[in-house]
Amino acid sequence: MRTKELIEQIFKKKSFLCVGLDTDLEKIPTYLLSEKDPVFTFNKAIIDATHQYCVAYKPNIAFYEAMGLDGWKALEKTINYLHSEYPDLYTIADAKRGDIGNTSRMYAKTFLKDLGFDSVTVAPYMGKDSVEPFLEFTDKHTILLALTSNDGASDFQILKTEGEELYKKVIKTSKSWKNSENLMYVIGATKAEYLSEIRKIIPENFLLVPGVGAQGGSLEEVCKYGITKDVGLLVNSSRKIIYASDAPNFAEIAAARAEALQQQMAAELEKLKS
Ligand SMILES: O=c1ccn([C@@H]2O[C@H](COP(=O)(O)O)[C@@H](O)[C@H]2O)c(=O)[nH]1
Repeated sequence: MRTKELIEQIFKKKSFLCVGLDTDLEKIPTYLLSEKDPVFTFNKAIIDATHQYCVAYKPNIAFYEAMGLDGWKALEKTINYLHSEYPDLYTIADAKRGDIGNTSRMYAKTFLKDLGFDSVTVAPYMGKDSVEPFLEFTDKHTILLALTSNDGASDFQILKTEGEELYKKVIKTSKSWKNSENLMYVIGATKAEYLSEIRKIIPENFLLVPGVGAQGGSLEEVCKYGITKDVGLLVNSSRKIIYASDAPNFAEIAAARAEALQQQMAAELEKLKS
């Protein structure tokens, strides 16, 4: 899905919520474990219950890889289900890849072509030639880790190099890369105070903002400093939504959590009109 269609979906659904599918066999309702494919069964229930409140889903690939072949099969079934049942929803492979060019080409093929995700998260630290193979998919987005939500972001990302924080250098340099209009950037919700500075450098690119919910980031703060006239935000919440309950009606309770966030987002979108 291209940026224009994503923006249309956001205004149509009055939501810029991304639901994270960090599906963990130790956290899903135990009664599902007797199912043939518990991961897909769980994902399908969450998707069917929450799709009206969100515009995107973000499976975190680590959770699927950790289950071996069964995990990859469940991931493939989940993305195929999204494509067939809900083709208007945007999909993000949260894979955090990036390597020398020929290896990145394989990662890009896996997530953007074979599995057909709309976007993939990429670590920028190996530089231009490690990101270019992803950017060659011009109908997709490459989402660069810029300023992450974790405490360790301060180890490198906000360190000054030549008078400027490293994350800013990453963002500024990436703007010169071919097809950079297809870049989005990960900025943690826990780092909302940096958003006005970031918006000066990238006033238009979409930001993927994780960290609302379980990590304590504030949706209000993110919108205050990061929203643009075209919204420019996909705000992710994973555990707070998908593990809201382990009762048989877990999906319904997850949907209520998603709806509460969507309502807050609708109010933020309303403010854009004034
Ligand atoms: O800076 C980052 C980059 C990625 N993530 C990922 O987003 C979700 C957040 O999950 P919650 O349960 O809502 O905390 C998870 O998949 C992370 O790997 C991030 O949190 N921060």
